[in-house]
Amino acid sequence: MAITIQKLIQYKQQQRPIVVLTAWDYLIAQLLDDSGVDLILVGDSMAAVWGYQNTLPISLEEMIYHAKAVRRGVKQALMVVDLPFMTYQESVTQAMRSAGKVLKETGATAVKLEGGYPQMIDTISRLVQAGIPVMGHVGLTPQSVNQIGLRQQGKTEESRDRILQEAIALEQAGVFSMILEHIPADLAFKITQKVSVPTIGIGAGSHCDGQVLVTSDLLGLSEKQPPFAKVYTNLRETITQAVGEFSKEVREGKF
Ligand SMILES: Nc1nc2c(c(=O)[nH]1)N[C@@H](CNc1ccc(C(=O)N[C@@H](CCC(=O)O)C(=O)O)cc1)CN2
Ligand SMILES: CC(C)(CO)C(=O)C(=O)O
Ligand SMILES: [Mg+2]
Repeated sequence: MAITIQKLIQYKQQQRPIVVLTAWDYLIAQLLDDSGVDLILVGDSMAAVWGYQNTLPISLEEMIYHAKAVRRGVKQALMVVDLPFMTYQESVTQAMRSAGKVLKETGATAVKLEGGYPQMIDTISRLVQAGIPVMGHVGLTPQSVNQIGLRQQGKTEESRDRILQEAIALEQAGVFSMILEHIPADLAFKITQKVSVPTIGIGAGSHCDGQVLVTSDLLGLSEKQPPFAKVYTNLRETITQAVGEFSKEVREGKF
């Protein structure tokens, strides 16, 4: 049975950890789905496969293009798509148009938006009222890289309190789940206890309701990855070796 938002919330109640990974194409999506991953995120971290240095340049059209390929590989998991930078921050109307376009054109179940400041809370609340499931994202929000860099957030008492309040506001706005990125483990734990919707951590300790990694990091395919990413295998090495062997055989006339 395919995973629903209701089921995901039940997982939190049952304290069953939620497995989340990113996918950017059909091949990976289908492998992740077959492996029983609960939620597949078409993240704007896909910027890396376009050779962009951060997530800011990715467009809504590029996200949709990849999300359509991912959709064909997803049969069981819940599929969520990141709204890219400047396709939802301007106004409720802009967010509504972008989210609507993503859901209509890709068949994804939900969208993810970064930020928990008052205007974003209002936007998310309006999307939810319109029937669009929203995943929140607080702590380190990579689309604000030019303002806050990529450092851990929630280091000062003031910042800790702000992130906690944002998480509570997100729950009240109606998100079905939220990402907690690059914050201290004890803060992530506090938020996880406080909100009734599942928290999915990345660089936020092991006490969240679920964990997410960028799949190319886990596979050792990324050019570079954040310090909190665990690399489970080294695909860069495997690929380089395989390509080297093929090249050698071709050049020696053995292939
Ligand atoms: N592939 C990959 N791309 C990503 C993410 C990921 O998960 N993996 N996640 C998002 C970016 N998040 C981060 C978070 C932290 C860092 C990082 O490297 N932080 C250093 C500081 C770096 C700095 O200050 O310049 C630290 O020590 O905290 C990089 C990307 C989007 N893109
Ligand atoms: C996985 C996560 C949360 C990392 O920022 C994400 O949003 C992405 O991959 O784009
Ligand atoms: Mg993202």
